[in-house]
Amino acid sequence: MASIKPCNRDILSAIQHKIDHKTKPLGALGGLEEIALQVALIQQTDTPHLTKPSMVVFAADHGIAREGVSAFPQEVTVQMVQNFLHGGAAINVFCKQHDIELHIVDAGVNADLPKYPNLIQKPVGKGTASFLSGKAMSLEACGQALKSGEEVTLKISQSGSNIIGFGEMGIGNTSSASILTSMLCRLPLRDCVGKGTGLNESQWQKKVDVLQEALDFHQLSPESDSIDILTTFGGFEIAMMAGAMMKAAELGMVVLVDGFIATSAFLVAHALQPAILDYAIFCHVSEEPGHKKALDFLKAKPILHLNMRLGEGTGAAVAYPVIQSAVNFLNEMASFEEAGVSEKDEVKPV
Ligand SMILES: Cc1cc2ncn([C@H]3O[C@H](COP(=O)(O)O)[C@@H](O)[C@H]3O)c2cc1C
Ligand SMILES: O=C(O)c1cccnc1
Repeated sequence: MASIKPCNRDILSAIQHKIDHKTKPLGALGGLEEIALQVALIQQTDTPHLTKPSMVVFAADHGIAREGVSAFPQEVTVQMVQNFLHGGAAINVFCKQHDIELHIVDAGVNADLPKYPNLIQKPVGKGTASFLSGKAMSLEACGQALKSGEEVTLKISQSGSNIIGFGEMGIGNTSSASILTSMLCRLPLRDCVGKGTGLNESQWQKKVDVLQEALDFHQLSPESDSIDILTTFGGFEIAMMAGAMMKAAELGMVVLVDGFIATSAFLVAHALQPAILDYAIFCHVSEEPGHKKALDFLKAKPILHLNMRLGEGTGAAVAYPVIQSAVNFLNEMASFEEAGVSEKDEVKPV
């Protein structure tokens, strides 16, 4: 498994000095300053650059989808994968807009997909088992998913990308994310269950009941091994995303975390390798109530608050230009010295 080192902070004060001496009042670029500092620390330079931004959407099916926990049937997963491959989904639009290279990974959808140029085929199975009455996947399948995720990231990194976003598609996967969030953040289940693709109140209550039944059946606790929690309640795309995220951090890439489901994969990665936090930028806060709680647990400050609840990596793609702006001001904005004004004499507050 990947081994992630915390970012070396020896150059932190030099980067902070560079940020503080730009031609602006101290701290006036707010969150952009924090992002610039973080990217500079990840790349260990005061002139960071973003190269070949990439997005990986991991898709897989979920046995739990057959228990009435989603507003949509399982078949929508493969239909959306085809939509991604034909360029018609929201994530296609935003990646195209920002020149982000989009890769789709079959992590285990319930169909045989033909070859496509941007389809990476790494299926672990034809969907997980329902975790209502058994584990979602075997330990071997989980290991295979984690390893495949690492391979996907390694290949993308070798193509010259140093910033990578993670998204997903899998009908029923907010159910996995809810339980993972509840367990890994030690929160009551109800607080982590949302309406997913659009359940009404009674359907939401049924989702809570099904997930509680699964929790009661398995009798795991937050102290349980995180791999055990992942194999029991996870999905192939969630496990693969966790492996891919860990590898990205190990390689010193900037990791863009999308919404509720991507964050649940991040929680698994974080439980295994806490230093991954140094490499992660949390791109938005989803409407799913468990997402805000997971971000609070991680003490993460998301960039965007747009009430989105789609997944696919859309929040990460939409946030990308903000990160680019952070890097650009650090590289291109003049300092007081360069602008020929003395900070002390002329631009001090009166
Ligand atoms: C057309 C369509 C496109 C999507 N794109 C992402 N999701 C999102 O919704 C699903 C999770 O919600 P739940 O747990 O309620 O099934 C995931 O596939 C997620 O990526 C979609 C869902 C639908 C229906
Ligand atoms: O935030 C997400 O990732 C999300 C929310 C609802 C449905 N699908 C994904």
